[in-house]
Amino acid sequence: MKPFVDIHDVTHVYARAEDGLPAVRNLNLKVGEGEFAAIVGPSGCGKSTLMKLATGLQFPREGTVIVDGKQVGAPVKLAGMAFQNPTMLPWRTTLDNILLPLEIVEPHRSRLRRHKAEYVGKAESLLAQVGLTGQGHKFPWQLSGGMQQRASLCRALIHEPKLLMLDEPFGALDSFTREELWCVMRDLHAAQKVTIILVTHDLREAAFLADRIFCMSARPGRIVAEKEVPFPRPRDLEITYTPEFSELVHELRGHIAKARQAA
Ligand SMILES: Nc1ncnc2c1ncn2[C@@H]1O[C@H](COP(=O)(O)OP(=O)(O)OP(=O)(O)O)[C@@H](O)[C@H]1O
Repeated sequence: MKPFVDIHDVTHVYARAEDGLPAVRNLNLKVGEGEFAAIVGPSGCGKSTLMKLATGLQFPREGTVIVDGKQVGAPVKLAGMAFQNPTMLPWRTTLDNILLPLEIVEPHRSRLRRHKAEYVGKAESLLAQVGLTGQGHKFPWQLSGGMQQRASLCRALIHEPKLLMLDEPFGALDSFTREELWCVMRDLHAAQKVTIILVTHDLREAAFLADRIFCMSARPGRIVAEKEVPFPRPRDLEITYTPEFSELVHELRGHIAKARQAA
């Protein structure tokens, strides 16, 4: 497998860490091109730090971070991101929020004005893929939390990123909406062939969505277990009720419990 994201022996200490303790230490992880990876671990273990390192928002004190064959030395332009809080700008329509990254990321920035119709078409096609056909003219505050999160996935994908980083994107949603969004995410991954790294506290979410799951230790975070998910795709929510699925979730839970005890 050719790694698309290769985090090699990384130790990172925040400049402002009061105790001087690293957030992550000897962190090693490889995610293949087009793979869907999930990162799970106890609270504060460095999952968000890992995301920041992979996207060039932080640089490691030791070790290397390679994305798409290049060492990360600046914010990674080929990445899209979505977080727990969709943070849409309330004065822009949903469609204009989705188009926002194009005003920043080249080559789209220079093309946007002349090719606006093409980009609007793309945004509308993404809205359709996440079940929001015809909702683009609404303001974010006219949408439910689940709809806003769907729109934020469109915004993360509008510039056709090769890497999509998802930090607890479904954490604030009720369990039915969350499961609906899992299916949206599953279908987007299948359609866009993008490499995805999902940080989550939800072990069922990781087991349903990912090809590969990494369990992190308590701070300073490192990978204590790596699990390939054996379920064939396309996956249906029904698999989450099978004994094999429960067994996998139980095994992951064991790794996290051990990591918490070690803290
Ligand atoms: N900017 C910062 N300056 C100093 N310390 C930080 C900074 N950001 C994070 N930390 C510390 O680094 C450690 C790892 O934080 P991080 O946010 O990566 O963990 P996490 O696993 O994402 O947490 P959670 O599961 O609670 O969201 C924590 O102890 C945190 O307090």
